[in-house]
Amino acid sequence: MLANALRPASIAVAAVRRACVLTASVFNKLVKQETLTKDDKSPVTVGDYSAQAVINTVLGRTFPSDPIVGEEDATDLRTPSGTVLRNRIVELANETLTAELQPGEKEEWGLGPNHSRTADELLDAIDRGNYNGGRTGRMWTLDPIDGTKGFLRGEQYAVCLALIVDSRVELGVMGCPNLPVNAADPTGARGCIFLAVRGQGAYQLPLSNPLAGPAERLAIPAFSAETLNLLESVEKAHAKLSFNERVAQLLGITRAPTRMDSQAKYCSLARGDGGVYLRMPTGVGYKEKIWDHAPGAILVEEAGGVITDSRGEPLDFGLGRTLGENHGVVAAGKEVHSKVIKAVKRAKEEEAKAETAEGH
Ligand SMILES: Nc1ncnc2c1ncn2[C@@H]1O[C@H](COP(=O)(O)O)[C@@H](OP(=O)(O)O)[C@H]1O
Ligand SMILES: [Mg+2]
Ligand SMILES: [Mg+2]
Ligand SMILES: [Mg+2]
Repeated sequence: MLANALRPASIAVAAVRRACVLTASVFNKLVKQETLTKDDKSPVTVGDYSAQAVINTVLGRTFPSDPIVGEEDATDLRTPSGTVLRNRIVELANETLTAELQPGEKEEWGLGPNHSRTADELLDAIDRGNYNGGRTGRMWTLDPIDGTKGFLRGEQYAVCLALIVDSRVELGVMGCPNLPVNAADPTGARGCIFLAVRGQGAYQLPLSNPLAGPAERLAIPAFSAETLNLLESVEKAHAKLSFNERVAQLLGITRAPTRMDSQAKYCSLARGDGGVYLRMPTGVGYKEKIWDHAPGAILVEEAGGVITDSRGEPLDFGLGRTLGENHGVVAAGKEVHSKVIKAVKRAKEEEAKAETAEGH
């Protein structure tokens, strides 16, 4: 199996799998005091913090000189009011790190019954994610729970990790505990890991046993106007869904969009559950974060697709923690992608015309 052959891939898959076990178990026990509201008003839970602690601990052990651009930081956990949350995170992270080794995992990765950490070590691990990113060098980017709102609703979320070298994503791993293994059987088994390695393909692995189980290679299938549909955010504040509706009309799409939280949308695109990922800025000045797109971007590319901003320009992962000025994101199979870019251009022109007519 590919993940086994490549050390960074196998370590990333193992770390993401453990974090998925943690978040899935937290969901069932989550109480109200275990969620904080960040300065930007978005939620963060014990799940987000402990998943970041687990993955950064593994990366710190296996790649000690690699910096990490992680979504969360431990500032709030170091204050007296953070004590209850902190203790819970330490307990959860240690439970996860010290669980028995699975086939393919190695003790030298800092996993297994002998590898309990102190509270300080775990808070420091969370803060290893404070790197600012940039144009050159090797770095990881981590979103310990992408789609925290979906996670809190019991819907889709993803544990997302990518390795970036000189601004290019080289490896992406996404764990989706609530995603059906087969979209055609939505009430069937759930839980998948997606892996993409630059030049080596995109794969779906079983969440229960990703390093030793079967790997299914993914390729975006061809779509017609009748079979095409959009994959879009659930949260209206994250993307301009009215714009999507017009683009769908221009493309002659008749199927309803699939709304789903998190980068599970990129996973769904890579295996052909939906044909277009479309995310347009809402106009509030929000900048997209690299951890929200890096793993998804390489998965789409390795499944044969194209990902750009809404003008058709490549996404730039070398600007720091964000993708810079927000021109949205468009991802799809090659042929569909160029059609979507044209439709987006036309919808933008219509919008500009309507605004001029309104005297804006
Ligand atoms: N105004 C905004 N525009 C675009 N994305 C936003 C946003 N506010 C928050 N987000 C991001 O949207 C992500 C979820 O994506 P989606 O809408 O595809 O489910 C969030 O990830 P987290 O849940 O990790 O914070 C958050 O980073
Ligand atoms: Mg968040
Ligand atoms: Mg996110
Ligand atoms: Mg997140």
